[in-house]
Amino acid sequence: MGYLSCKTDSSISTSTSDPFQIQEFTYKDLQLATANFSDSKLLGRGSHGLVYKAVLRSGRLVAVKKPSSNDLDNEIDILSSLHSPSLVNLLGFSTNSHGRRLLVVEFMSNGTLFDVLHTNPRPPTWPRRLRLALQTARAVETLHSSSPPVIHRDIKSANVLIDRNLNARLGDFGLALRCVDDFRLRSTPPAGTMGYLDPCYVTPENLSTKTDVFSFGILLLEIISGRKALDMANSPPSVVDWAIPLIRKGKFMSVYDPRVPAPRDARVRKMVAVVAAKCVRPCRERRPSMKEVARCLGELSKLNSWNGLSNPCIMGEDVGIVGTPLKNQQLELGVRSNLMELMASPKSQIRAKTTRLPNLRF
Ligand SMILES: Nc1ncnc2c1ncn2[C@@H]1O[C@H](COP(=O)(O)OP(=O)(O)OP(=O)(O)O)[C@@H](O)[C@H]1O
Repeated sequence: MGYLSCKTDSSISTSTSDPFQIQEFTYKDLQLATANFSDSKLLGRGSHGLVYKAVLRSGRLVAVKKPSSNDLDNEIDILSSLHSPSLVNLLGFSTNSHGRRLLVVEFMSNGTLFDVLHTNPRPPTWPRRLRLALQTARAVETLHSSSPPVIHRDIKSANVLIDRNLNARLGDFGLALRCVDDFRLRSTPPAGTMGYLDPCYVTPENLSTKTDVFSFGILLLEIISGRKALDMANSPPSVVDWAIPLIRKGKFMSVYDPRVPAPRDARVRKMVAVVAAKCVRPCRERRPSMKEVARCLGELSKLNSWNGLSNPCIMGEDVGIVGTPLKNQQLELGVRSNLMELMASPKSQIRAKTTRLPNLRF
């Protein structure tokens, strides 16, 4: 993994064993890159501080996170051990005169999944939603399958950013924790965002990868329905309280966003809703792992695209039936067998692992 030793004055780590490299910038570099943190370069503000668009001397566009009160050391520490095309990756850091770190991460040019779902005047089509859901599921799976596993703790549509190729990338690792049996894990109080928070997560010991699975389930319901996780204008305000009774009654069509055509294949409609419902199960041991969720969404995505050959909601026009029955049958069997596994999944391991990894060396 890419734990990096500190390099100074904009030099780049040259260790050949590192699959990715993190750069240390001078504060002046970042002042220059952001026109002295000018308002015109402001991309947004989060609970930790401000995010600026910046152009490095190399001409590369990046985003710079400047903290207000919280420090970003945890985010740097976690991100320096991860690198994946499904994440908003860390490129470097800097330290200001007060000793506070600034973060330099990949620039995402197409906003957030929250914008795509809730503010875009043209709501995304169903195939696009399924693709974004699958990419996000794979991103969370990447965290959970890293060694030691990383728990994001703040999975939500505002933390899924859309890159220039319109792919979803998981960002904002400010609350993330590594699953190592250490003081930080045992003493960090529960945190997250209202509407996405796992009700089982009430003390530090209750944290598990299934905490993220719950939040992902909420996100999946948000993607399916186009409703916000929590919206006081709705009754009930919480997407889970509204959707789960409908799914339980088998009223799958009612949970799909009425602004766009739902998947025409009733099996896809049902299975995606069922996957979301399983993720938000009150009993966390009965929730699927992110690996199972990603595999199911991947197979549903294949099934959806096969059906898409004859599906006007995907092609935008009726092109007739093209897919061969055999291929559809095989895919359906694949999906069914995985869903059976999902339903019958044994009690998954939910306790934090005790493996230790070296800390980031500055
Ligand atoms: N890598 C990035 N590329 C482009 N824009 C970004 C990037 N990271 C963040 N932003 C923008 O900055 C805004 C603030 O991001 P940030 O991660 O600080 O907070 P948040 O996730 O919106 O809120 P909170 O920190 O409260 O969870 C985002 O909503 C997004 O518009």
